[in-house]
Amino acid sequence: MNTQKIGFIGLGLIGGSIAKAVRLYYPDTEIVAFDKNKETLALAVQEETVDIACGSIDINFAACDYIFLCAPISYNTAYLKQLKEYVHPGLILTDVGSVKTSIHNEITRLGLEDCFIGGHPMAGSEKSGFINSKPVLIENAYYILTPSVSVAAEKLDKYRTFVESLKALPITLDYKKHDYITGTISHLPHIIAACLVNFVRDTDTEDEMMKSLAAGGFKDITRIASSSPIMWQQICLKNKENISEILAAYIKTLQQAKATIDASSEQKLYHMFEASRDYRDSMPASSLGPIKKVFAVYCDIIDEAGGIATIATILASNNISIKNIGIVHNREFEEGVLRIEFYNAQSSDSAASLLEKYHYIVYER
Ligand SMILES: NC(=O)c1ccc[n+]([C@@H]2O[C@H](COP(=O)([O-])OP(=O)(O)OC[C@H]3O[C@@H](n4cnc5c(N)ncnc54)[C@H](O)[C@@H]3O)[C@@H](O)[C@H]2O)c1
Ligand SMILES: O=C(O)C(=O)C[C@]1(C(=O)O)C=C[C@@H](O)C=C1
Repeated sequence: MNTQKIGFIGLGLIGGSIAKAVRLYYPDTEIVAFDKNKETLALAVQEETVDIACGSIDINFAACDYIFLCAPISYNTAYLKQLKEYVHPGLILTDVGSVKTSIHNEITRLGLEDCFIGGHPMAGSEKSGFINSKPVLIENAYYILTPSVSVAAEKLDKYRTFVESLKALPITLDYKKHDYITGTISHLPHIIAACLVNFVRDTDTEDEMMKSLAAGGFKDITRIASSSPIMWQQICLKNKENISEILAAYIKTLQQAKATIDASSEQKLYHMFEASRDYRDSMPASSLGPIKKVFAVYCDIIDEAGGIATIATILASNNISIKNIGIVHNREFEEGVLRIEFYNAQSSDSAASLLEKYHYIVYER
């Protein structure tokens, strides 16, 4: 593809990851970026992800092939007016916001439908900022596209092809349907996680035993409670109607669960957990689906200084990138093992063979 120039407004976790993927797959692309954080821009230029760092939305955004709005949702919408003067017939204007109706409404108000295709990579992290961005973040993740009604079919095809070339999986949805679906599978879980963590904080014993003893189950379901407060504040404000309805229906489900427990209804209790297990297990296990597979190996490590560094060096010198590394203790590995997480199955398999070659005991899970 002959992409010449791409603009980014907001260069955090998502903007930074897309910019890095563009740099990886299209090294000659001219990348222009504006972020309110000057240190972010300086780092992005220093790392050669960005060619031109802008102090505002200025003339550097003229003649872009794509402009990606990647700031918190309400800023993306607010910047559209300023961007209008840099719109030209060939431009694909897009965003990465987690809610789509508000930006589509503003696009219609400003008469920008011909160039706007909303975007939303279904990938992310509880960590934010350019510092945590990586080109592989969107790899194998669904990338939802919500085209405006009057956008040309060729533009949508071009954008789909571009998303595919960045190794993500484009899928087209109506923007209202998008907000209803993400309200349930993304926004509701974040609200539940935040409320659950706050509930533990508020009801903990004086000696904070809940905080100390919280184990795998609690940590699995609350990882996302560490996400960016500004991002989630804005999502709740912008998808208010859907979230409110979904929460009301979910509260009913919780009340039913309470009634089943209060009634000591053995059969209903069994069915509740059986049904959830069966449905959860039927969800795609590979990363080609809404739930990303974790690629990890577990390895016995000699209890001596430098043990982890030795393993990290073996992997790095064989070009295997580590996503996460740490000692875990659980019922299966009471003594503790080193858990190493990778970005994909290939790295995980290569690492397992390599470590075995170096006589480490490796467990694949
Ligand atoms: N984090 C996720 O999991 C995730 C996933 C998909 C989509 N999104 C969407 O992506 C967007 C960005 O989220 P993120 O996770 O990258 O957040 P982030 O906090 O990592 O990055 C946001 C960036 O925008 C910059 N910024 C903030 N206000 C600005 C302003 N007024 N003008 C210019 N720059 C500004 C910040 O300095 C930061 O670099 C949001 O709209 C969010 O809904 C997030
Ligand atoms: O993996 C995570 O940490 C995320 O929360 C990612 C996640 C989600 O799945 O809810 C968060 C918000 C987005 O708009 C898209 C993806």
